[in-house]
Amino acid sequence: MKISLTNIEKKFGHAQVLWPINLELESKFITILGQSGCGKTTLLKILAGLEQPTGGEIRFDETMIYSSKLHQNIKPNKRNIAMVFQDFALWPHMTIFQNIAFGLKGIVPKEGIPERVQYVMNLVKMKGYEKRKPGELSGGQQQRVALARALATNPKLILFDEPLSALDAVLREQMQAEIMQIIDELDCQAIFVTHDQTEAMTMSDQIIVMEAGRIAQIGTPEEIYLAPATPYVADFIGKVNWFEKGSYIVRPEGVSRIQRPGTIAKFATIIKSTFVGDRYLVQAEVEGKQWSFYEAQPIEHGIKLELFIDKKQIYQLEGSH
Ligand SMILES: Nc1ncnc2c1ncn2[C@@H]1O[C@H](COP(=O)(O)OP(=O)(O)OP(=O)(O)O)[C@@H](O)[C@H]1O
Repeated sequence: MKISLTNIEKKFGHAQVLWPINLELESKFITILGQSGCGKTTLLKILAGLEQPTGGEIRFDETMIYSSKLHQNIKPNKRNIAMVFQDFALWPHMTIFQNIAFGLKGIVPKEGIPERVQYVMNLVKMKGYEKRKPGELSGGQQQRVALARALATNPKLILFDEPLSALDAVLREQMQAEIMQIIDELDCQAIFVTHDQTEAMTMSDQIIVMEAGRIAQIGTPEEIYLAPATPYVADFIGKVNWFEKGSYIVRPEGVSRIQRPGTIAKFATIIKSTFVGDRYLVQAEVEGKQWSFYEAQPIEHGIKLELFIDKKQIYQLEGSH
């Protein structure tokens, strides 16, 4: 789906929180990155219809979702969007099943609800917990249920507002990988707000960097990293926790995604990496099938990795130490 924003702006009283924003978004996994208070949440809420812009237009493909001129404003529940927040609230007195089923009334025929709940509980690896109450689950498990609940309505777009910031580092990485997998599997798009640069670099197809209510840059992680548009972006991205040995994930289009060692990536899992002479030799499993080798070469600003399978170069990426 193409999400188009034309001159979307927002004032709270006299405070201009978003300056006219123009964006066309088509990528599957988009992150919005920026310092606290730069307007990330406000932009998400505007997309979801929970906050009304002061002016501008929003279209999803050719459908006008919001237009200040035409007085068009499609209601949140008709936008086919779901939101996952950090401080999601599950109903404490309802079972997990009821928590998810609740939002499906009127969307899924009654007899189809158990099957849908099963499907999403499977996706988030929470099968078997349907009869429990939220209080019986850990924070991470509750977060999975919140994700399942969002997925259950079969949205075209899922908006994540710092959903992982309350989790500890290990759980956070695990959830990052799982969310990426789930979004890859489902026919939907995601916009993910974070102020964690590494998280944005790791997860996104496209990154929007915001600064004080404006778009500072939009691009792939590689573009933003290699060619920051402004000193602010350079400084902000410079804080990324770049790579540890064996921490590369490679995608066919050459976009680098970086994860910590041991993390399972969709495209390549680093099994072992050793430094031999001036090169890293990296053994990797690619797309669950083949044993392969990387050769990594130090270059001016970092490392260049090339992955060969049967002597044919299939993936390449560059990155910093
Ligand atoms: N309902 C509101 N009324 C008045 N001001 C608001 C309101 N909501 C947000 N703001 C202000 O708008 C600005 C942007 O807030 P927003 O929550 O969108 O930022 P953010 O980038 O998501 O920040 P954080 O990373 O801290 O969540 C802030 O200065 C905030 O104080």
